[in-house]
Amino acid sequence: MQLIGVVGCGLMGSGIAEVAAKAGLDVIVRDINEQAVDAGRARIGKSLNRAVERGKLTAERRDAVLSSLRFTTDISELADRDLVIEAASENEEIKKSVFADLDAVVTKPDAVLASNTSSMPIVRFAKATSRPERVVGMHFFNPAPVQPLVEIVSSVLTAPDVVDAVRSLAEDVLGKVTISAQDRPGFIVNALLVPYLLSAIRMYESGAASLEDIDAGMVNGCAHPMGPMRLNDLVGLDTTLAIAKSVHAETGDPAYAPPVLLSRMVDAGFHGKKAGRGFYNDYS
Ligand SMILES: CCCCCCCC(=O)CC(=O)SCCNC(=O)CCNC(=O)[C@H](O)C(C)(C)COP(=O)(O)OP(=O)(O)OC[C@H]1O[C@@H](n2cnc3c(N)ncnc32)[C@H](O)[C@@H]1OP(=O)(O)O
Ligand SMILES: NC(=O)C1=CN([C@@H]2O[C@H](COP(=O)(O)OP(=O)(O)OC[C@H]3O[C@@H](n4cnc5c(N)ncnc54)[C@H](O)[C@@H]3O)[C@@H](O)[C@H]2O)C=CC1
Repeated sequence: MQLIGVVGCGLMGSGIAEVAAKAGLDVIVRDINEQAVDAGRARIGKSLNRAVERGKLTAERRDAVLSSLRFTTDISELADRDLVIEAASENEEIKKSVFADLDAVVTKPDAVLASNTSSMPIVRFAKATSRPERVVGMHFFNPAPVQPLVEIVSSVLTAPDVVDAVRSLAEDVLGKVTISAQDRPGFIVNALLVPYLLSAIRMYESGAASLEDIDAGMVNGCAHPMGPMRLNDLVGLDTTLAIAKSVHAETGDPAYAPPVLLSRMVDAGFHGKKAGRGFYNDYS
C-alpha cells in the first residue's frame, strides 16, 4: 500500500494525511471545496513547522513531506489509490455517499476503503459499495500525529486479508499501536470515553463545578493530559454531539444521551477549539 487517499481534511483527515506523508507514502487529500482544502493544507503546514521549530524534523524533510501531499476537490483523482481513508464529517448520510462515490471511482479490485468514523457502523458504509469485504474501520485518535492508537474495526463482512493489510500498514509503516474492535457502537475506546465526556458536561451544566475545576481535577488527580471539558473542545463539539447521538440511537443507554447544553453550544456555532470557541473561549 503506497498510494493513499484521504477524504476530508478537517482535524482528523489532515492529521492522518500528515502521518501517512511522513511515513513516505504518496497521499492525495480530498475535501469538498477550495476553502476546506486550503484550511487542511494550512493545518498540516502549521503542524510540520512546529515539528521543525522543536527540532523533530528538518526543513528539508518538511518540504519533502509537503511535496508528497496533493490536495483536490475532485474525488475521481483517487482512482489509482491502494487505500482510501474516509475522514469526512461524522454524518452517516455523508459517509455513505462518500463510500458510494469511492466505489465508483477507485479502480483496483484489491484496494481497501477504510473509515475513521468514531461511532458509526462500518457495515452500513460497506453496504453502500459493491465490495463490502474491502471496507474496514481505521480509527485514529486526535491529534493523529501524536496519539499512537489505531482501532482496527472489522464489520461482519470485512475479509481477513483486509484486516491484516491495514493492521500491518498502521503498525509497520505508520508506527502506530493497533487494537482489534468489533463493529459495535463506540468500538472499544469511545464506548468507554463518551459517557465520561458527557458526564463532565452534565456536571458543568448542573452548576456543580466550574469548567476549570472539572479539568483541574482530572489533570491533577488522575494524571490525564487534559481535562474532559478541554478534550470536548479539542474533539469538536459538533463531532461530540454527532457521536453521542449515534451511539445513543443504537444503544438507548442514557449514559450516551447528549446533554441539552451540548446541543445549544453547537446551535450557537461554538464547535470547540477548531472554531475558536467551545466551552472555553481562549483559543487564538
Ligand atoms: C462525547 C463524545 C466524544 C467522544 C470523542 C471521541 C473522538 C474519537 O473518536 C477518539 C479520540 O480521538 S478521543 C481524543 C483522544 N485524545 C486525547 O485524549 C488528547 C489528550 N491530550 C493530549 O494528549 C495532549 O494534551 C496534547 C497532545 C493534545 C497536547 O499536549 P501538550 O499540552 O503537552 O501540548 P504540547 O507541548 O504543545 O504538545 C505535546 C507534543 O505533541 C505535539 N502536538 C501537539 N498537538 C499536535 C498536533 N495537533 N499535531 C501534531 N503534533 C502535535 C507537540 O508538537 C509536542 O511534541 P513534542 O515536541 O515531541 O513534545
Ligand atoms: N475530532 C476528533 O477528535 C476525532 C474525530 N474522528 C472522526 O473523524 C471524522 C472527521 O472528524 P474531524 O476531522 O474531527 O471533523 P472536521 O469537522 O474537523 O472535518 C470534517 C471535514 O470533512 C469534510 N467533508 C464533509 N463532507 C465531505 C465529503 N463529502 N467529502 C470530503 N470531505 C467532506 C468537511 O469539509 C471537513 O473539512 C469523523 O468521522 C469523526 O468522528 C475520529 C477520531 C477523533
